[in-house]
Amino acid sequence: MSASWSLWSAENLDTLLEKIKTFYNDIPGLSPDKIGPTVGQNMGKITLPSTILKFWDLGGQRGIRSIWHRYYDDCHAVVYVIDADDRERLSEGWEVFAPQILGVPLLLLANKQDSPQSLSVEEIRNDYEDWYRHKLDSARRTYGGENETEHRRERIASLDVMGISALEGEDQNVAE
Ligand SMILES: Nc1nc2c(ncn2[C@@H]2O[C@H](COP(=O)(O)OP(=O)(O)OP(=O)(O)O)[C@@H](O)[C@H]2O)c(=O)[nH]1
Ligand SMILES: [Mg+2]
Repeated sequence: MSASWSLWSAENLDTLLEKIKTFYNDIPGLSPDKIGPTVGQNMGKITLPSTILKFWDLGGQRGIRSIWHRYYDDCHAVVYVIDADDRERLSEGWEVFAPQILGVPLLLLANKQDSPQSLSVEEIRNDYEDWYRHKLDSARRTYGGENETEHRRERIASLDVMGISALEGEDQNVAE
């Protein structure tokens, strides 16, 4: 079986993907000092005993977000890497969660937990949930009546938030 995971990121994605390759593949991934900005997409393949995982790393810059929708239909899960050290850009990222991906599991990774001022798992979870509640409320006000259900699609798959450091490679602050 082969599962395709979309990895989307505003920041820090390649550092994480190369670290994952180092953990799981015979050939180690690139070290952080060899990683430059991604232009377009990057694919990482991890072979496990029972499955092959394909991670599609999609560039997070605004100008290239328009290609993301092409990946929605084929992905089995979304891992969204957040630069938890960048408070101002946090809610900018939530807009990417289009209705098409509400049916697949979502893992939010709060990266840069090695930095003392980084946002915690709780702060990130609350920000996402507040944003989502607000989005549902405003859809109810705008559409109401017959179209309401169409515009108020709720997440039906799991959501997890986890604190990590792609640089240091340790899992921290795992939350429900
Ligand atoms: N302190 C800290 N810095 C990190 C961590 N992960 C990534 N960085 C730094 O963040 C910067 C961006 O990391 P990348 O992995 O290239 O980010 P990206 O999402 O691939 O960026 P683009 O390819 O431009 O979209 C680099 O300078 C990394 O060293 C982390 O866990 N902690
Ligand atoms: Mg990159």
